[in-house]
Amino acid sequence: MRVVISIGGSVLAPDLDSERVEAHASVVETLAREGCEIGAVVGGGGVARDYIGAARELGANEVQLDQIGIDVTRINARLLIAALGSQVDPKVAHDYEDAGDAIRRGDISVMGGVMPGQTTDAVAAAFAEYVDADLLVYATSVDGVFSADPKSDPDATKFEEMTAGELVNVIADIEMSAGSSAPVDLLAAKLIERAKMRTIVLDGTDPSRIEPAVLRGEHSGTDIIPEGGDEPTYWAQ
Ligand SMILES: Nc1ncnc2c1ncn2[C@@H]1O[C@H](COP(=O)(O)OP(=O)(O)O)[C@@H](O)[C@H]1O
Ligand SMILES: O=c1ccn([C@@H]2O[C@H](COP(=O)(O)OP(=O)(O)O)[C@@H](O)[C@H]2O)c(=O)[nH]1
Repeated sequence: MRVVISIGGSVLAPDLDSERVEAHASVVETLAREGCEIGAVVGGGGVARDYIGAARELGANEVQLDQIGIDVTRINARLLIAALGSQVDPKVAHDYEDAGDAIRRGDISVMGGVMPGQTTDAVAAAFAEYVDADLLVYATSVDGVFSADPKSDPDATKFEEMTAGELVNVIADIEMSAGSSAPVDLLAAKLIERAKMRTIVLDGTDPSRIEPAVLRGEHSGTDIIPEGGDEPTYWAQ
C-alpha cells in the first residue's frame, strides 16, 4: 500500500520540540515496517507564520511571503528526515519526480513546499496523485472537516464522510493568503476530486492516531469518499 501523509506544521512544529518530531517519525517508521510505501509532506507551522508575519510588516508581497513559507517547510522537512532512520531519502524532494524516484527506490520521501500560491496540502495531493497512492492522509490540528471553522463557530458540525465535491464547496469559502488556516486548501480539494483519491482528514496532534487510520481505516476524523473511485481496501485486511 502506498500512502502520502501530510503532516501539518501545526502538528509537527507548532514550536521546536524534538520529541514531537520523533513521535511523528516513529509512526512513519512503523507504517514502513508494516510494508507501506510512504511519502510525507511537512508544513511550516508557527515558525513559518512568525516569519511570514514579520516579512509582511516589512512590506514583502504575497509571493515573497509564500517563498519564506516554503523555506520554513523545507527546514521542517529536514527535521523529520533527521528523525527518520536510514530508510529515508536524505534529500528534501523539491519536485514530484524526485519524490517519486525515491519511493520507487524503496525510500521514504519527504517534501515541503514547492511553489507560491498554495500550501503543502496541495503538494500532498499532487504527490499522492503522481505516485498513484492508495491513500492520502491529512494529519492536521482539527479532527476532520467541519461545516464551519470549529475554533470560531461553536455550532460547526463535523462531516464523518463527504464527497470531494462537497469538500471543495466547504473549502471555497475560506480565505487564502500566505499563512492562512484551513484543514486542506482549495487546490488540494480540487486535486483530490480530480484524482478520485481516497483521503482522510484527522487530528494528528497525537501522531499515534495515524497508524490505525492507515492500516485499518479506524479514525474519528473525516473520510473523503471518491465519487466513482474504488472501494477502500485496508492493508491489514
Ligand atoms: N471548515 C473547517 N473545518 C475544519 N477546520 C477548519 C475549517 N475552517 C477553518 N478551519 C481551521 O483550519 C485549521 C487547520 O489548519 P492548520 O492549523 O493550518 O493546520 P495545518 O498545520 O495542518 O495546515 C484549524 O485551526 C481550524 O480551526
Ligand atoms: O507549496 C507551497 C507550500 C507552502 N507555501 C507557503 O508556506 C506556508 C506554510 O505552509 P503550510 O500552510 O502548508 O504550513 P502549515 O499550515 O501546515 O503550517 C503557506 O501558508 C504558504 O504561504 C507555498 O507558498 N507553497
